[in-house]
Amino acid sequence: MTDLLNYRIEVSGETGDRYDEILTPAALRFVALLDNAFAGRRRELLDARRLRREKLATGEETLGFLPETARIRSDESWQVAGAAPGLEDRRVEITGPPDRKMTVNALNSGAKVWLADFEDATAPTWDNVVSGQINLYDAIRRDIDFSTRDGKHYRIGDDPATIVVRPRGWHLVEKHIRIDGRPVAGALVDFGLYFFHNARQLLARGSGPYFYLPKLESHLEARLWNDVFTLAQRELGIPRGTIRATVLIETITAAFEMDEILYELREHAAGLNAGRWDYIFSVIKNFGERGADFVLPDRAQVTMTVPFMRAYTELLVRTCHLRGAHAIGGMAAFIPSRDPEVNAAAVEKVRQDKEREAGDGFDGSWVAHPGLVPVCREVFDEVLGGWPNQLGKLREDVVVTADDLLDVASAGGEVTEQGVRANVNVALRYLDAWLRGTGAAAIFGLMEDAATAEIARCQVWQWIRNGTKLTDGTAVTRELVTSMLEEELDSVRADLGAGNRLDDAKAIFAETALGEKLPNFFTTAAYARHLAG
Ligand SMILES: CC(=O)SCCNC(=O)CCNC(=O)[C@H](O)C(C)(C)COP(=O)(O)OP(=O)(O)OC[C@H]1O[C@@H](n2cnc3c(N)ncnc32)[C@H](O)[C@@H]1OP(=O)(O)O
Ligand SMILES: O=CC(=O)O
Ligand SMILES: [Mg+2]
Repeated sequence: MTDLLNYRIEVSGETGDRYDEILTPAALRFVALLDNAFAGRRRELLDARRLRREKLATGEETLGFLPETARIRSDESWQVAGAAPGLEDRRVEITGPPDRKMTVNALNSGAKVWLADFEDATAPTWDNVVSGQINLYDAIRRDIDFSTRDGKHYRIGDDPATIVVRPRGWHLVEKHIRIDGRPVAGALVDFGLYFFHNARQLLARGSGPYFYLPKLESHLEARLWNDVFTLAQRELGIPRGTIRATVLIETITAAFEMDEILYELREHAAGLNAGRWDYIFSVIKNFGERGADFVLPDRAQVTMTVPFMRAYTELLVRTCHLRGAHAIGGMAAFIPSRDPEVNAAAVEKVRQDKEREAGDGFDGSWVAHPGLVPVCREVFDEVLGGWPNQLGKLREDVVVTADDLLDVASAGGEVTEQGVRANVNVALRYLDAWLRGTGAAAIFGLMEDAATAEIARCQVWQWIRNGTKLTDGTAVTRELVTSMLEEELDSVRADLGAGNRLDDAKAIFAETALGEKLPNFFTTAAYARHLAG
């Protein structure tokens, strides 16, 4: 236990090689300072989330553009800080956890930006959290060369991607660091340690401290981040306005506050990203109890071209470009395969997704795998010509109403037995991987991560809740899904063999998909029980 100035800081996780280089007394004190300043507001905002969700669930409230911020939306004079060095051209961004090998591979992938992910793609084990920081520290200093046992050498090349770190969302805590007895916000651990150790080094190298902000639900949460940035910069003597943030618009509530989110962060904002998977999850979570009009079909049918998803992405481009912010596209989940035919189909699906985004005016987009960098780059090269972005494409033709954003029924489609089983099966496989410390996994040719797993379990819950009819007329009931769960478990168990965590995965699934109430996130309770025990 370290008693630093006024804070009682306890680090309880197991220690590992070089942890002491990251968890230095000064770095921990910096995290404590942030936590001390913002823990209360974080808790209030999480309470506000809960309250709003309850009101939306019962229909007591619905969503609309906020009357109290109308002036911010109609005032066309303000702009955000915009791109900083290394962020002018974001045509291809690769995402992935800051695992040591993937760090090097992502930086060398040819993508312009690497989103180093402590959120959807990382199971927040203590080791993943601290090792991720070590890997980033080394990568920034170009001190990360290593060889594997099979003789493969890893070394960062001459033109690495710009690093943009995605800290955990506000809902997660880090139980291995307690300040005055309280666990610290995971977001402040990931942000604070990275900023403390690397901000100056990044600036000296012509880059900067850049962040993706996940799972925001309102502009007040953006204000909180802005205040975190201001304090962090002041504390380390780094000029105000140095940080750049790209905010994920990945909740239905944030879609109604895009202008306001950019406004709150305008000194630090670089752009918005269309986080489609969490967005779908958020729609189900907030409107899952509101009857048939809000029931989504099989996950594979909720594509980006269904009207309510298209409305959200078009509004995002329009909002960004009016304010001088980059609009970054989302993740097509298809990943490369060793089977040439399957691979060609996957690449073609990704190409179509990126063509739609580029045509809509996005400035760049995400890929999940180095093998997909070329297709994304090709599509954006074609549209961008000699320009680094499409900020000049204002999309004034886009008119999106609240009804358009809420027209969930516009997805159409159907729910099939195969769709229910796929959700159960994929959720079990993903949860097993997550419990074993892997936050993103290739499952049946798709990238699965915390956001897609949330969709899988929430859809099942929503179909049970609504007694949704399958195509053969059978209603989805708890009993039906319980028997499917046993069958899918047997088949997954046969595939995974020994050492799996399927019993725990099954328990998490039952708790988060089959209960009366829909828990906000599977990650919160599962983290406390299994990763932080
Ligand atoms: C909803 C959202 O938030 S999307 C963003 C969050 N999700 C993600 O970031 C997912 C990122 N992608 C991944 O984690 C991985 O691509 C997976 C898990 C989907 C597939 O990984 P694998 O099964 O290892 O793929 P595969 O075997 O084809 O990998 C081939 C090589 O590419 C590397 N690679 C694969 N994906 C990535 C990546 N995203 N970043 C860096 N390197 C990668 C592998 O490390 C491997 O390297 P090697 O040849 O040196 O051994
Ligand atoms: O973070 C991205 C998403 O789609 O969720
Ligand atoms: Mg997400």
